[in-house]
Amino acid sequence: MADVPSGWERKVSRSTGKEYFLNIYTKESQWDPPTEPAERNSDKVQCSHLLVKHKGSRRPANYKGETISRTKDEAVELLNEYREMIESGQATFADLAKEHSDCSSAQRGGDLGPFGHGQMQKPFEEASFALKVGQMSDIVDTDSGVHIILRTA
Ligand SMILES: O=C(N[C@H](Cc1nc2ccccc2[nH]1)C(=O)O)c1cc2ccccc2s1
Repeated sequence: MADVPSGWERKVSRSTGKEYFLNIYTKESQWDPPTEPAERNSDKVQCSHLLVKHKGSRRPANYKGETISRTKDEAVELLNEYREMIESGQATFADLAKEHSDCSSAQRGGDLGPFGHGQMQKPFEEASFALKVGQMSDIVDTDSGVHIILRTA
């Protein structure tokens, strides 16, 4: 993060040497870099994703009501296979998301619609905003399971 939004100062903790952020007005401090307030930061991205849940997922069931019992390693292995099928042109992202995603967005080819900061789980948001339009992510880990993300807008 190059700079911090106005009203914040970047500091270094004397005890831990870790960087932290101090709000000049409230004197509140936080470890996480402050993001611009949503109203001033209207950045939005549109992404599709393919989610493979596993038994450690926050809700180990998919929108079809099937209980998920696969391990996380099995889920990662499946996702790597899907990634290869997409990269080789053997299948489209939307077709594989429709057929295999454990998220209810599967019914829309994985499309989540446009979203801004603070709407999705942090690892998913960070990966999505780091993608260029048309780019597919590496495997992204959230409490819901493991995902591959395609930025569409
Ligand atoms: O949270 C959702 N679905 C969860 C799984 C899930 N967890 C996610 C975490 C980050 C991004 C998308 C995610 N989808 C579920 O079905 O258990 C969403 C479904 C849909 C459908 C259409 C548009 C947005 C969303 S967000």
